[in-house]
Amino acid sequence: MTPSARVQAAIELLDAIIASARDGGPAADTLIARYFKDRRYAGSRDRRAVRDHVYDAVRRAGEYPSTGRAAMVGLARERPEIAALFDDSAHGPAPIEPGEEGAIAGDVPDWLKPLLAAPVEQNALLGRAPVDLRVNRLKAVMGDVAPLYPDAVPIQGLADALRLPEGWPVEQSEPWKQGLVEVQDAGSQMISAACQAQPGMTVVDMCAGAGGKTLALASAMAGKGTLIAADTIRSRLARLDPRAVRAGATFIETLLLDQVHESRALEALNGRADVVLVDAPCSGTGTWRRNPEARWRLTPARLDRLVQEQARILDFSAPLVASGGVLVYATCALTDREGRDQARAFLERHAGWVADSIPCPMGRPHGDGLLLTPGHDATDGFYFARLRRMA
Ligand SMILES: C[S@@+](CC[C@H](N)C(=O)[O-])C[C@H]1O[C@@H](n2cnc3c(N)ncnc32)[C@H](O)[C@@H]1O
Repeated sequence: MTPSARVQAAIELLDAIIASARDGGPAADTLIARYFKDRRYAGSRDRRAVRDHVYDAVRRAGEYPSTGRAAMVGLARERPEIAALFDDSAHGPAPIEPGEEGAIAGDVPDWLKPLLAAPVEQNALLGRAPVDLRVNRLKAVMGDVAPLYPDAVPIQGLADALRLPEGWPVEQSEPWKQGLVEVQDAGSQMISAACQAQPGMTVVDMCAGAGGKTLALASAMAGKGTLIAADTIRSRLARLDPRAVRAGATFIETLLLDQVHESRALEALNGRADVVLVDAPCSGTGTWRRNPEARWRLTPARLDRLVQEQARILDFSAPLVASGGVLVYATCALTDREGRDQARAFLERHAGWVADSIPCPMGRPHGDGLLLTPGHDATDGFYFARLRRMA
């Protein structure tokens, strides 16, 4: 592909990403993978260049751009070498017209800025994320694994964590294939650690998805006890199965919940769980380093729906917690409505519950819990609180 054709390909992909953000379709990464599957003529350098153009344009555009071309024109206004490729050559884009619309630059959409927790460094939400590893204690210890990744550095405060540079291809490495390590952001690892799951406990991961945190809980439990991974989406839970096999965590039980009627399937667990983790569906404002187009997906109406759903999930999860047990509420969101205010509202709705202290070497106290941010902690952004049912 010529350099101009790569810019045109980026424009086409951006159009698809913009439409997908509007319609709730697949993520940018999936769309890029599909695009190149149908275009075998594109070599690895073409793919890398197109992908870089796409992500540079997405990262730059805080507000939802009108078209893929507007997103690229906005980028080209700051990058003369890209502007020069709008040259009308075969397969290249038409020249930029004087006064042509270019997407507005910014990190955070204007409507969302005042809703982010005050300590959040908004200019650090779109940085590049490193690759964090978690040693799977079911199969290895740090002393075995660290020498296998000489490029990795430890992460302070997390005994099982290692950090590799952005883009390091862990999934091609033997230790990953053998299940000795998992890829997991340090913030996620911190939340799993804050659950303080121990061997022999009964632990429910209520919004388990594909089981990122479930596997960390399994490692902390040394494979002993009861660990239930629940979710309402079958395909997400199905992705946990092969991961659990690779990690040697086959004691995990999965539980598919019926949305709206979740309590029916959970009745037998009432009052039995030492720990319930609610890693709730959220705006994902803490994960823009990985999914920068997620900020185009969020609307005020969607945020309202998420806040309501988080409260509902907390309310049907609370009865599962045994007397003296804890409910850990977590979101990878940085709005106060989803974090600080949600935890406070739970404590106000539920008599007999208190906020527990969180033994965490990272983050900053915020309301009844802790805030982790890319700018302060070099992790994805999270809010989490430990809520204890008094004995
Ligand atoms: C933030 S993701 C969880 C990520 C996962 N815990 C991890 O560490 O990889 C939120 C999950 O909540 C699930 N979910 C949404 N509504 C739910 C409900 N009512 N009950 C249980 N899970 C729900 C979603 O399907 C999604 O997988």
